[in-house]
Amino acid sequence: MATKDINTADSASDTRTIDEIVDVIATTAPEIRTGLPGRRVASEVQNPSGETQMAADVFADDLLCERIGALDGVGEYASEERPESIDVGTGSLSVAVDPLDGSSNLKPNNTMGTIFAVYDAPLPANGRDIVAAGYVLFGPVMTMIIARGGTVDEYVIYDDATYELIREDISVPDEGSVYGFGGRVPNWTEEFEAFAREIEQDASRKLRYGGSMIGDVNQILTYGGIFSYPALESAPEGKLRVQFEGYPIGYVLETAGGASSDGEKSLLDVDKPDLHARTPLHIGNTNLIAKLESALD
Ligand SMILES: O=P(O)(O)OC[C@H]1O[C@](O)(COP(=O)(O)O)[C@@H](O)[C@@H]1O
Ligand SMILES: [Mg+2]
Ligand SMILES: [Mg+2]
Repeated sequence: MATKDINTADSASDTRTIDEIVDVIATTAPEIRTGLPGRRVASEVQNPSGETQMAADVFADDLLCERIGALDGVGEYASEERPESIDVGTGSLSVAVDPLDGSSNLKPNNTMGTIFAVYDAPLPANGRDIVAAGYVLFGPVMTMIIARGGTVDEYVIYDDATYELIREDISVPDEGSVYGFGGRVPNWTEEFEAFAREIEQDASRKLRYGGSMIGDVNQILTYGGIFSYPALESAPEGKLRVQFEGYPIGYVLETAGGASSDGEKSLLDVDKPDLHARTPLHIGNTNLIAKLESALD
């Protein structure tokens, strides 16, 4: 779990570019949301992870690629929906996006979101190269979480593409009260199942699981506790992707004073050279992640 200092932007021009990226993420969100009703259908195409893309995944990716790619300070753009990263200019920052996280929740009209990470290195980058990360949550209200400069803030995004800071310097509450674990239970490893059963026995916590990582993560940021998408017997690398999900969510949680892990170490220290590599993912209160790591040891 060993956490190190959180990396932050160190030049005025990078700071300005991060402002612009955040602005694109926020101002594009209402348009993505408005475009969803006609796009809750599967396309004919599989993404690089072998999952069938929804029309909405492609729509959101195209919008974000065009707008983030137009920023002077951005050099590379990559997303879960494209096989390779693309060169979009000469800027020094790279942006990796999960345009819609939890898009299988589109059909039943449940929570979903957009995740982004900004790296001051070429893609695929390392977790310690992140200089800002965050997400938009399409819930009953559109909210946006941004981790940068050592703090995590929350905004509300309005339909007219304006946004307002509502909570500053968020930290994961000490007394974690929720938990959620992904993957089919018969597919969990013996060690993870034993850990999950122990967590369930604690009367101070209740199950909250929505099937969209970003919604489940936001519950942890709000109430404290633990969320895992663990290694599975059939998928020892887990399901979630390092560059698009693991690093940004690890960065957000660690900036908020929580912890992240792949089962052994901080998500930010996962070292996998493939753009679409996967990782087991665990985030939450520091004491719970420490307990998890010793249970999986
Ligand atoms: O229903 P499953 O297969 O367990 O997967 C759920 C997980 O897969 C995801 O939907 C993967 O993300 P995408 O929707 O971006 O592919 C996570 O949000 C979620 O935690
Ligand atoms: Mg995702
Ligand atoms: Mg996605």
